[in-house]
Amino acid sequence: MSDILNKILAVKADEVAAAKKHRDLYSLRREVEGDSELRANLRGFEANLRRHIAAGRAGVIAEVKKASPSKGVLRADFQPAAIAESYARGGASCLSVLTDAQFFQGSSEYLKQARAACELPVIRKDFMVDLYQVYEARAMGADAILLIVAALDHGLMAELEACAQELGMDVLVEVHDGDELNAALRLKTRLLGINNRNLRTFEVTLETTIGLLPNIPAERLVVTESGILAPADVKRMRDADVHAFLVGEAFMRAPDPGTELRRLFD
Ligand SMILES: O=C(O)c1ccccc1NCC(=O)[C@H](O)[C@H](O)COP(=O)(O)O
Repeated sequence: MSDILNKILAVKADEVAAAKKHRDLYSLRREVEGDSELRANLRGFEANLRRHIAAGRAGVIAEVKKASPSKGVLRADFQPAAIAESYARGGASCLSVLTDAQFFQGSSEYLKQARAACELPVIRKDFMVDLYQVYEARAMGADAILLIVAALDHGLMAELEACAQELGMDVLVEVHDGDELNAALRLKTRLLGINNRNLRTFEVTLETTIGLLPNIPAERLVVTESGILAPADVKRMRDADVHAFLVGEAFMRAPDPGTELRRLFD
């Protein structure tokens, strides 16, 4: 798809190859599958989103993101634990933590710190290209992973989904257009992210979500991603029957992210 996505995916392939030299898949897998406490600690990512929505609220996945390729550094004073506490106070349903270092200045340590600071379920936000990263996600405590249709062929995507679900994690599958939507609907997961950001041009338009809605079966839970900046954006989506949101920039630029969450969603 985009240049930036291809660049990111090439780096991911290198990172996974390097990680496997340090520790092989078999050893990582044994640790994850043998750790009964890890499994008992799963927090239910999709369940928490649905619980909030069933109560008439928006389901908000609040992102912990220091920087991005399109916007550069969003938050210079970046303290994942304090941000997570603020999001929990502000009424978030779940957290999304960027673990990619090179393009988003993220880290697996940030995920651990954010998750330890609150009781919210957490998605590992990264670019998954290998089974190894799914086990890594669980080992660092993630309750869910992201699969980007534009980054994966169907066979691999289904394999990563099955692995995540066997480990007890939820899967958010992300699409940008109708073809990707058709591919996503072949998966089992009911969590369907529509990214309003065009990864080729970085242009953001909420029309992307609105335009795909007529083709989505009712049992799928649509999460609108990117470009939610104001209460009017939230209203527009809720009027269109979209009640789950993934928001990063608007919160990361605010002095207190949880207060900004309340301002956008209350
Ligand atoms: O944000 C980017 O620049 C970006 C570039 C390439 C691939 C993915 C990218 N963003 C990931 C996201 O999906 C957003 O972090 C997420 O949807 C939140 O968006 P926003 O509220 O606009 O920060």
